[in-house]
Amino acid sequence: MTLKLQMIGTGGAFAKSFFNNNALIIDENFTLLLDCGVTAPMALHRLGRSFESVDAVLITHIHADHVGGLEELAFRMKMQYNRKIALYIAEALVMPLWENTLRGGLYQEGSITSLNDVFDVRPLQPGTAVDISPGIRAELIQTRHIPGKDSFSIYFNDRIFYSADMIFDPELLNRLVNERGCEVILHECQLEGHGAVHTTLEELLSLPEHICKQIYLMHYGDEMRSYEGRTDSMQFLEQQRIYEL
Ligand SMILES: O=c1ccn([C@@H]2O[C@@H]3COP(=O)(O)O[C@H]3[C@H]2O)c(=O)[nH]1
Ligand SMILES: [Zn+2]
Ligand SMILES: [Zn+2]
Repeated sequence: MTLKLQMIGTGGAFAKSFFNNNALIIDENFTLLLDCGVTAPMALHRLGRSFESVDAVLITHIHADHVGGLEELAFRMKMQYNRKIALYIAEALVMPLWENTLRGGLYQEGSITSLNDVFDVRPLQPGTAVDISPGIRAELIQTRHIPGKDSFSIYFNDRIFYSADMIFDPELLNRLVNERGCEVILHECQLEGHGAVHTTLEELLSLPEHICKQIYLMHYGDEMRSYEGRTDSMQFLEQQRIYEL
């Protein structure tokens, strides 16, 4: 099954030339929003879209560039569009997302007292794939990002790996490609500095050539243009462009 992907943004958390690294996965009659950061409402607007065209949202982890737009999404769905869309999220993140991120803004006595009042919450277990739509199947893979903060990458349709923010994990990438038939890797990438909580370009360049060929780079900083031509066979994902993967 091919996957139609449109990044609404490809920037790292503090990038100013690119929107937050959030994506649309577009099936025939279904649109999945993959992460919903602070810039997601504006990024969708730039595409001539709004949250009204979104049918479900999937969250990788709780950082503002991945969840900061959820309050607007929730309010618009409840107050403006009268819809409750599916929220796919690791079971371990359901409680923290409500208690630590959304409750402060969304809580309304009698009407919004839990995540279930604004979303159709679908808790996911890592390692168990679910069908989100006829053409979108997703399996969470827990990956390391920041100590004590759970974070989940996604394996789509048993062939496409979409990294959450993560530190370099060459064993996982080798295993996915060599044992699970992974054909495409969409990977976050820190171009400059040490990769304390992210994966550096240098680390990705150390992978075997047959794996590098599968990699598209995303979640990069404003310095991206000066790195064009310096990524060997890896390509930068471009925000707003539609990819058939
Ligand atoms: O130990 C830490 C924790 C955080 N940070 C920064 O905060 C950002 C949060 O969003 P992000 O995960 O996309 O990127 C992170 C980094 O830019 C960091 O550099 N070191
Ligand atoms: Zn991020
Ligand atoms: Zn993060």
